[in-house]
Amino acid sequence: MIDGSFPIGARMVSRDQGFEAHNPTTGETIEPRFSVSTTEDVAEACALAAKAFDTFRETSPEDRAAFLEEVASQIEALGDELVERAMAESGLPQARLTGERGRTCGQLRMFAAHLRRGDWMNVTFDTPLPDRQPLPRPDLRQRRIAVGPVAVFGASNFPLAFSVAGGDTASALAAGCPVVVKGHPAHPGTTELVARAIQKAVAAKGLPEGVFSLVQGPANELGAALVTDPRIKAVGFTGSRAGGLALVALAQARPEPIPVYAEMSSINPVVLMPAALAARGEALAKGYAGSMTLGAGQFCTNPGIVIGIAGDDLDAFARTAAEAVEAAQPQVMLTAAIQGAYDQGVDALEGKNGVTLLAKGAEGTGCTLGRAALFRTDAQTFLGDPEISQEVFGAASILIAAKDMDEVIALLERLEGQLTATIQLDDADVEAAEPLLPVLERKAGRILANGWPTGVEVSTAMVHGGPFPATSDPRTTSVGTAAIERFLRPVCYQDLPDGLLPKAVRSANPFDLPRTIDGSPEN
Ligand SMILES: NC(=O)C1=CN([C@@H]2O[C@H](COP(=O)(O)OP(=O)(O)OC[C@H]3O[C@@H](n4cnc5c(N)ncnc54)[C@H](OP(=O)(O)O)[C@@H]3O)[C@@H](O)[C@H]2O)C=CC1
Ligand SMILES: O=C(O)CCC(=O)C(=O)O
Repeated sequence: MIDGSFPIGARMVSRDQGFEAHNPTTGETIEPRFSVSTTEDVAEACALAAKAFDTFRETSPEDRAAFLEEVASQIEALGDELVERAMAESGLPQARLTGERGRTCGQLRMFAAHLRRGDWMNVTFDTPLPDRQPLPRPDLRQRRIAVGPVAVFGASNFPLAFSVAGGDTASALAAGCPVVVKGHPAHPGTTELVARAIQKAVAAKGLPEGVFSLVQGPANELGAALVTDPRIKAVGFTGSRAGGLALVALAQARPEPIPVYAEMSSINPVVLMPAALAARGEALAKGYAGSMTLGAGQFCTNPGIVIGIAGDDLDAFARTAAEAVEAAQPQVMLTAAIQGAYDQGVDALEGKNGVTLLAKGAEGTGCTLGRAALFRTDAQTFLGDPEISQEVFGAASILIAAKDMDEVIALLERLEGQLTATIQLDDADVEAAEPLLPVLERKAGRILANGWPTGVEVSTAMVHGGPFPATSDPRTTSVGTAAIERFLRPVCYQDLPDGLLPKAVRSANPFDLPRTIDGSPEN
């Protein structure tokens, strides 16, 4: 049941001031009105999180794994109501949201399995050498502990997998960090349902109430209060470049600066190598149109630019892609503001000298509809106008004609940091593609061959990150098991008596963790 309240620890809190959810498909408001959390609510959530921290971080890996599994089960127990509410609030279709729920629960269970494996704790012993000359070596034991309470900002474009119980929350809880979520105001009912599920899981597992709280509201002050609360020690965010940078600035200006892991902006270049373009240009063009229009283009992995060598093959590719884009039906976008920003971005590209509109998707008569748009330009125009390379969030993309591979490399060199970079190539292209690799490695977190960047695998080897502005910290990922590392820090224990040591680094190894002893794996 959704009643517009929000959980602060074990309580559901209601406030007089309210805001509404809107159905982007119909433009109507959706019941009920939602309470706007106050800055006092933020402070209480953070105080409870700080109080819970020492107990929660010292739970065994097994207990935290069971808790994450309980969260997944509680989300599944919400049944159809969750998917129906998310559809109404986001305009995303049922199949997408059912899949996203599966991805969310699968992600929680993946972290449970990761916790049980134990290597994430990096337990490392340097055994004492009392007789070493000229100085003895002490007994040194390292493990990684949780950094502290974490603030998570739900994303508009993934109401489940990058929101209340998404990757940031799952990885922070796995690390042993209590979490305070700021829900995205575009889907407050979905947010409340998932928050209630986590609150239930906390109670079912007998954990301290401050392990999870949620604040809701449409105003920047709430997020600012959360990021600047001294009890918060790290931040996870997916959203706009302006929003992410605002949070980074707030976090850096604190008396105690903290890390912000913001995933922000990416145009995901795709390079069409000559042999692949000649051999299968039509299939590539159709794949490209499918990837750029998927989910109204509302993916940070959306292919925003495609680069090929000018000539007949690229012209044929452009014609097929344009036909596919023209046939694309308009799709409901997440919010009127996001659609407005998209239309503005498309208008700006249409007004650029040297940029040609190749195709627009079909027109529609509904609310909040986004029409796909495909543009073409040449390398010199692109290189001369940095504005053309700004992300237009939605189903817009630019085909760039380069005169040769040197110009392709010049284009790639000019790009900002990216989440992904893709090469479409056949065997005959491998040698010519070799010089691209070092450039792409410097630019992107994930390099793909013969695929499309939308749709991120949630796994151990995944990197969903990259140099600025793709993220605010290129050293890590927000998807996959490595995401836990954002919320851990190493501690070394020197000569502590066994009885005083935390269980994880006691000699008897009560959690049965994998350990490195004097530089070698124990078993
Ligand atoms: N690259 C990507 O992955 C994505 C990019 N976008 C881009 O972002 C645009 C807006 O979409 P949206 O998803 O709402 O992203 P925003 O970055 O605007 O908002 C995301 C969250 O951050 C909060 N926030 C934003 N700015 C601040 C601030 N200065 N201080 C404190 N909190 C802040 C918002 O709170 P509140 O709204 O309550 O103020 C919201 O909860 C889109 O049009 C698109 O261009 C969106 C989604 C994903
Ligand atoms: O493509 C995906 O699966 C993830 C995309 C993403 O992280 C985003 O759009 O914010």
